[in-house]
Amino acid sequence: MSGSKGSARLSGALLKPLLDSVDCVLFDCDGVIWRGDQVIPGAAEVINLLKKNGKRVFFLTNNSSKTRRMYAEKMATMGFSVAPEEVFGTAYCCAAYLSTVCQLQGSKVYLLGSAAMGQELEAVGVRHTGLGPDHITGSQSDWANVPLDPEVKAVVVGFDQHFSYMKLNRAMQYLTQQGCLFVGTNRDTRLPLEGGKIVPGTGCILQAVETAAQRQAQTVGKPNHYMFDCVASQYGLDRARCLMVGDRLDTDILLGSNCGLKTLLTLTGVSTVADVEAHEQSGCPERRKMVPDYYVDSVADLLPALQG
Ligand SMILES: C[C@H](OP(=O)(O)O)C(=O)O
Ligand SMILES: [Mg+2]
Repeated sequence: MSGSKGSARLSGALLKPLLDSVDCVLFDCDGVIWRGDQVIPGAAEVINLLKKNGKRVFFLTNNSSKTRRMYAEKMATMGFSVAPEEVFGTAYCCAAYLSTVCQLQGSKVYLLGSAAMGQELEAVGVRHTGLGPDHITGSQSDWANVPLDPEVKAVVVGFDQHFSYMKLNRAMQYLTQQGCLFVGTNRDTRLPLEGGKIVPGTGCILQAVETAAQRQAQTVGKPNHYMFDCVASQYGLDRARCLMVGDRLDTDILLGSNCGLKTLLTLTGVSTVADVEAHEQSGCPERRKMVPDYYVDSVADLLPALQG
């Protein structure tokens, strides 16, 4: 798999030149530094040593279930201290996008998502409705005539553990309203958990709403460059000296390609070496953008290059 156009498997000392060539490392979370609540062995040591070696470290997760502060608290329990401002999750980035790009400060949105998304929206002055369980009631004609809040200017879709037919229906009814915006956090179809387990990801919920509404959402998460732009604009990063470390080719590695970053795939999450080879041999320019510069079995493979 090596070669000028191919992805190279790196290990041990070979990773040192790569790390020496960057000032900043951007880590994906699910499938790279943890799976669910189980930290990937070596992840905390790698992150602490990178910082000790003067590298800037940020976290870019498509997961919308936690606020920046909640993520910083989770990371502290795993042995690495991170400031909330170093974490860019889609709950925070989606709120930033709605308030600045969509200019919805003071406005209200219909939120299919988590309490964390609600907190990040409130933090930037965007009001919301729809959080929590929403069980079916009435008949089909009642569903088609659900009362809609006239103040709602957008439908926002993230991971919602209370997703239901009634929520799908309400979102659809709002999205048939003239001028109603449609924003999603991310399109990840699977969430990697402990012990190699997986559960349906936000992408499944978003695709259901898009199918019902017959509209495409604007997504904020990776591979959309908006998340990187959030970090770069706040910290003045040189994209040529940034390394994106991720487990998904169609989100993390594609974000890196889209933004001109160096890319490193870890094989502890969703994508596999076979996936890389398929894209590499596809001859399709779009698929080739999902071929990482390098790959390792796990983030722990970076340790020897940092302990020198
Ligand atoms: C899997 C993804 O999280 P990430 O891998 O971007 O941390 C998500 O939660 O949809
Ligand atoms: Mg991931």
